[in-house]
Amino acid sequence: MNKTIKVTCAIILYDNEVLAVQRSETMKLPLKWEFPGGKIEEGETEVECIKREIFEELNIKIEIKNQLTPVTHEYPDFKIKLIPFTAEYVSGELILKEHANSVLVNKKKLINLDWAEADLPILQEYLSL
Ligand SMILES: Nc1nc2c([nH]c(=O)n2[C@@H]2O[C@H](COP(=O)(O)OP(=O)(O)OP(=O)(O)O)[C@@H](O)[C@H]2O)c(=O)[nH]1
Repeated sequence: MNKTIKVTCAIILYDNEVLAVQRSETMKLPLKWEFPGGKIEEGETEVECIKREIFEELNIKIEIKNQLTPVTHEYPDFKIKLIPFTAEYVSGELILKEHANSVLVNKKKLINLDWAEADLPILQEYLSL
């Protein structure tokens, strides 16, 4: 049984819209949409992790607002614990370093994207807030 990978992700609000990013063709879960984030490194807190990942992947700074409920999900070949945060854009020009695409979407339209499966419960919770 593989170890569970701990991953943080951020629901980033910018001008009342939410930032979603699309995984590239060469990543795991190719072309699926997700909330940006990544794996927790040793000795790092969850909040440190999400801020670092957002800066590394997108070149922007964010302010963390709240933590939502973590989701454990088993994909066919790996298992993750996805730890979501709500956040607001603070500064920086958005530059996609790893992803294929990004969109700013009205909250009500988020559900129309083809999401990574582990994100669906997070999306559901966020939409109910
Ligand atoms: N960042 C992020 N990763 C997610 C989300 N949902 C989800 O299932 N994942 C999975 O969590 C794993 C770890 O995220 P990561 O973004 O650091 O992974 P990575 O680039 O190192 O992926 P790789 O294994 O293709 O190199 C990925 O395999 C990704 O598929 C999400 O909303 N955000």
